[in-house]
Amino acid sequence: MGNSFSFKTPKDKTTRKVTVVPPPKTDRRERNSSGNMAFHSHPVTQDYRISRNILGVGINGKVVECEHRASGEKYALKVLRDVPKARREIELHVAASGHPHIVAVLDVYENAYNEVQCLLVVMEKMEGGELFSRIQERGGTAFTEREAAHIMRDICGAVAHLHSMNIAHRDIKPENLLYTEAGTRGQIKLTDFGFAKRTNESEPQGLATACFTPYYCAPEVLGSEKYDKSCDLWSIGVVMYILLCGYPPFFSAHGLPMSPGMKSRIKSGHYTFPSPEWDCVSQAAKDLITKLLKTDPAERYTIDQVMAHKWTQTLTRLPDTPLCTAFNLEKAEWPEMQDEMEKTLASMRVDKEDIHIKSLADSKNRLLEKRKAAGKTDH
Ligand SMILES: Nc1ncnc2c1ncn2[C@@H]1O[C@H](COP(=O)(O)OP(=O)(O)OP(=O)(O)O)[C@@H](O)[C@H]1O
Repeated sequence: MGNSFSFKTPKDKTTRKVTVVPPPKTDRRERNSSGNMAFHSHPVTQDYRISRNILGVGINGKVVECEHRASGEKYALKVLRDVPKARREIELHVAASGHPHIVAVLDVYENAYNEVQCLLVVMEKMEGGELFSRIQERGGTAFTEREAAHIMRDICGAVAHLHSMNIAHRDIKPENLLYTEAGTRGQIKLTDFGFAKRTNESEPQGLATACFTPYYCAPEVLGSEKYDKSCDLWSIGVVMYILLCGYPPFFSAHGLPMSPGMKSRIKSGHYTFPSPEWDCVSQAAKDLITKLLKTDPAERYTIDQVMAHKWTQTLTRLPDTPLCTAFNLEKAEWPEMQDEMEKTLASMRVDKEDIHIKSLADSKNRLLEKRKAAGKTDH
């Protein structure tokens, strides 16, 4: 069973036909009888030489370079504390791994360091950096709408794969879109399943999980209403918007991320296609963005509708007139914005396991205080 598609191994440029389940050929892990991942319990250092080269640092830990002892090939190693959230991240990343536009997981180890139980995830090493840094680094070479459409088709391909497996990523943002190779070659791939969630698992009734990154979150999340896959479609709309002009749709005029005004603009879905940067962009692109940035998730396009949309379908016929993206990205204070976004993210993130229901005795709610004082309790 499972979908068949072509993929390239990180180092091997030959395209092979593989099946999602059982796992792709890049995957060195063994599977147990039920097809689930089997983690190695022997030390990771037995198979990999760990380098001091830090590839990136995220809120959940660092990602370092490592070298496979047997083949000499370089990989990325993500170290996570062994907690249920990390297990969920790895389980969903492994399930999605094998798609050509999702960073491949090759091995998972459960090792203890200084008596702290850790999970170590060996992934293909993405050498080409983040999506927008790459566009920024192009120098004088023009970035065109046709190129933007190719990038979006790849990102949407990854999301279509996830959604077909009933997995919502919930953290699609430029920092999680990495290129395999530096320079102009290489493939874009989606990574970081830290907030991914199975959409077909039931949650306690009425519990909306607020878990998002500002700028890329759906308005209903800000209103802490329930959300699912449509959250990823909203993110896709924002990434597409930035790709075509070089700044986010709900841009704070003062460069301050998540100002109160911006929050309300996100909630009300208020954005425009300002002149001059949008003048040369096709009507089809604007139409698709409009369908993706709908405030009501019920009205928002699904990933299948995106794949069938005229803009996604007519890649080669789209205008190759230069866009203002690279120029505007140059001006944007990305590191500062990302930094601010991370802080906001940490303060706003609420997940199922973070919600603790207080007992009446511990409650500081004024209405309940009054009831307690009056000696009233509900039984
Ligand atoms: N496979 C990889 N190859 C190269 N670099 C990587 C790879 N995976 C992650 N990185 C780098 O490490 C950084 C952190 O990784 P990741 O986003 O997975 O961690 P996180 O703790 O979940 O982060 P976040 O704070 O974005 O939620 C990334 O932004 C990227 O720069």
